[in-house]
Formats: sequence, structure tokens, C-alpha cells
Amino acid sequence: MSSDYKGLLLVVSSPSGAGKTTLCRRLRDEFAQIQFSVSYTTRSPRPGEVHGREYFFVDRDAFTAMVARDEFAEYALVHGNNYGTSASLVREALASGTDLLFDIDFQGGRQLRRCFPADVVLVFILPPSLGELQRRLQARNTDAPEVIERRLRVARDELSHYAEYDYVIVNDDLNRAYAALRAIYIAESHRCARQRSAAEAVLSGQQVLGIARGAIGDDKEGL
Ligand SMILES: Nc1ncnc2c1ncn2[C@@H]1O[C@H](COP(=O)(O)OP(=O)(O)OP(=O)(O)O)[C@@H](O)[C@H]1O
Ligand SMILES: Nc1nc2c(ncn2[C@@H]2O[C@H](COP(=O)(O)O)[C@@H](O)[C@H]2O)c(=O)[nH]1
Repeated sequence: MSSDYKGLLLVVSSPSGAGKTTLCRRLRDEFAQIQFSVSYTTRSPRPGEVHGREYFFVDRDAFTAMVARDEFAEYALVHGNNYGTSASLVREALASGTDLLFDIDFQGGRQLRRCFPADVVLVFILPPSLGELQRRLQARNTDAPEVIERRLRVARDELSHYAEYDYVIVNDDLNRAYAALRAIYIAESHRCARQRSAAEAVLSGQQVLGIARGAIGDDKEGL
């Protein structure tokens, strides 16, 4: 990542099952410069989840000790489990001009916005309906019926926080929803405030590199 660029903190939230993990994965696959914020959680791993890739899976004592040491940029209790974002990861990303992507709930989004108002972009993913949310959670087949039940019970409350967000995307058609998320990322990363030092460098006679902000190789396609 170029030090001429001021990175952004892209937060994606939704009720469980609306599709944010799926959408975030696509964004990371397309844009190599985006770093995903791997959270700490006390939840048990789902089949296929790997420690350090989806989450850092820790027990409650370890999580509590991290809170006491002030090691989280934000943390929250979600669906009965603790989740938290590493403060050092956020600090280092901001210092190096790296774009960070967060799959976190509205409580976390709110805390990050409060701490980093100039850097945070909040995107809320809406399911097309509560019925479809239930269908997706059941079809995903990763959680016990009582866990799904619990997540659906709080979905309405989570949905009610959409107005705190900068953008809302209805995830009915996955390709269309992804196109919207992609467009938001590209536009936000080109904000004047994030490109200021690149512009100043050109003005002072230096040469700056345009970062490929589309798919890898996109910067050559227009030549
Ligand atoms: N537009 C869509 N149409 C149909 N199914 C979808 C769509 N988007 C995602 N899904 C499916 O819905 C399920 C839930 O998606 P996903 O796991 O991404 O949700 P999530 O919001 O990250 O949930 P959680 O908060 O529980 O992690 C997955 O099986 C995914 O493949
Ligand atoms: N406030 C935070 N919320 C987080 C974090 N990491 C994940 N989450 C949210 O928790 C729920 C449940 O996730 P799941 O993987 O158990 O299905 C979901 O809304 C996530 O976005 C975090 O670090 N902070």
C-alpha cells in the first residue's frame, strides 16, 4: 500500500444470515490491497473455520484479560458471545495507509465511528425479508436450531440500526449487492481526503503510483 494514500476502515454489518460474510469475501478476493480485520471471539469454531483466518478463537478469560489490557478498538456481546477488534491492527492499518474491512455488528460499527470518525465508512446489508433471512440461516446449516432461533429473535432490533449507517444495500440478488459494495469501496477510496498526500506529492514534483483499485490488472486495461 502506498504511503501517499490514507486508508479507510470499511465496516459491513447486518443481522446474522443477510450475507455480509459472503459479500466481504468477494471484496477481499477481488481487491488484494484490502486487509480483513480478523476478530477475536469466544464463540466456538464452525466446521471449516480456522483459528487466525475467520477468527481468533479464545476463551472468556483470555477475552476478559484483553479487555482489561485495553487491546480492543471495539468489543461487544453478540448473540451471547464476545467479539472484539484488535486495536493494534487498526492503529497499524491507519499508520500504513492500509484499507481494513470489518464484518462486525452495529455496536462495533458505532464504537469505531466514534473513535475514528474521519476514517470509518459504514455499510449495512439488508436481507430482502425476515422470512428469507430465516431460510438462509437454515440453508447455511452451520448453527444449531436454538442458535438460529436466537439470531432471528434479535434480527429486527439489529435491522432498526440501519439509519446509523452511511450506505444500505439490499442483498436480494448477490451479484447486484456485490456490485453496490464494490462501487462504494472504489468511490470511498478515491475521496479527496484520502488522496491528498498523493496530490501534494505530484505538486511538489514527485512521481506517485496510482494504486490498482479495481481487480488486479485493471489499471492496465484502460491504456
Ligand atoms: N443474495 C443471496 N441470495 C441467496 N443466498 C445468499 C445470498 N447472499 C448470501 N447468501 C447465503 O446466505 C447464507 C448466509 O450468508 P452469510 O454467511 O454471508 O451471512 P452473514 O450475514 O455473514 O451471517 P453471520 O452474521 O451469521 O456470519 C449463506 O449460506 C450464503 O451463501
Ligand atoms: N462488535 C463486533 N461484532 C463482531 C465482531 N466480529 C464479528 N462480529 C459480529 O458478530 C455477529 C455474529 O458473527 P458469527 O461469525 O458468529 O456469525 C455478526 O453480526 C458479526 O458481524 C467484532 O469483532 N466486533
